[in-house]
Formats: sequence, structure tokens, C-alpha cells
Amino acid sequence: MIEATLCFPLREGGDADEEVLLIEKRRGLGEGWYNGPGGKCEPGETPRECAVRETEEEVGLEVTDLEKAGELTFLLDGEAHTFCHVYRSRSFEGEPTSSEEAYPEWVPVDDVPYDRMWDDDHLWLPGVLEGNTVAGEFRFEGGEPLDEAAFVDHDLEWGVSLESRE
Ligand SMILES: Nc1ncnc2c1[nH]c(=O)n2[C@H]1C[C@H](O)[C@@H](COP(=O)(O)OP(=O)(O)OP(=O)(O)O)O1
Repeated sequence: MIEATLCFPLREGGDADEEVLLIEKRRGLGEGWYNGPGGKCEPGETPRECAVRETEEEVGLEVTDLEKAGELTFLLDGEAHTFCHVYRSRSFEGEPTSSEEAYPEWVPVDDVPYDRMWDDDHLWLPGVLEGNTVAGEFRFEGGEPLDEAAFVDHDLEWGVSLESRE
């Protein structure tokens, strides 16, 4: 099973609206869709280290004080495919810049483009952006690649305790 991460930097935007940094993915899984910065963990790397590295590589932002916000399991045709650690952070340095992998964009949390994201994101990301914690299982069918499979159903648990976990 693939171990991966997503990181959602947050800031106060204009009119005190909160904004989240999303990326438009330029290649690989989920190409053309919006998501948080993130990607696969490397051997020997903790998920937290992975989220920091991927955010720096993809958008040039140095995030610190990551708060664990979710653990998501994506199943493909009944088999566990990807286990994804989700983080929020309000502490970062630098200005988001485009990379070969991603175009970054600050988006008001009330205006996240769920119609241009993975089909499951609208189920868990609003709660994560509100400060909640979540554990979820999301079932896809139709074979590889995961981003061409059909999202069929899910289970979600809110308010889970994650802080003791990486
Ligand atoms: N269903 C769903 N919703 C939201 N986000 C995701 C999924 N499935 C996923 O895999 N993801 C996330 C988890 C990861 O952050 C990325 C996929 O990983 P990534 O490493 O970016 O994938 P590639 O581009 O193929 O690989 P490398 O860049 O690491 O070579 O999507």
C-alpha cells in the first residue's frame, strides 16, 4: 500500500476570510485537479517529514507546526491502495511559487473548487478546514489508475484523536 500525505496551509485573507493554499496538479495522479500539496512518503521518512518536503518541493513554502487532521484510506477494487495522512498548518515561510508539479493558489475556504477535485474531497475537506479531525475509508472501483476509477462509497468518523500519531 502506498503511504502518502496532504498538507493544507491556512491564512487570514482579505476581509478576514480564511484562505487555504491549494495546488492545481500538473502531472501524475490527479493531474489537472485541485488538491493540497503532498505526495508519497519516501523510505525512512515520517509522514510529517514527507508533508513538509512535498510542500516545499511543490510550492516552495516551508511549513512548520503541522497539525494532524486526518487519516484517509483509499481502496481500489476492495484492496487498500493508498493511506493518506492529512495535515493543516498556519505557520509557514515563503511565498507560494509554481513548480513542474503544481500551480499554487490561495482560495477562500468557502470557495474551494470541489467540482475540480477528487470526488471524495467534498466529504472530508470542509470539516478539516473548519478544524475537525477525520478518519475515512473511500472505495473506488474500475482498476488502475486510481484517478480514473469510479468512487463508489465511503465511511467517515469525525472527531478522532490523531495528535499522538505522526
Ligand atoms: N481520493 C483522493 N482524494 C484526495 N487526494 C488523494 C486521493 N487519492 C490520492 O492518492 N490522493 C492524494 C495523495 C497524494 O497526496 C497525491 C498522490 O500522490 P503523488 O505522489 O502526488 O502522486 P504522483 O504525482 O503520481 O507521484 P510522485 O509525484 O510522487 O512521483 O494524491
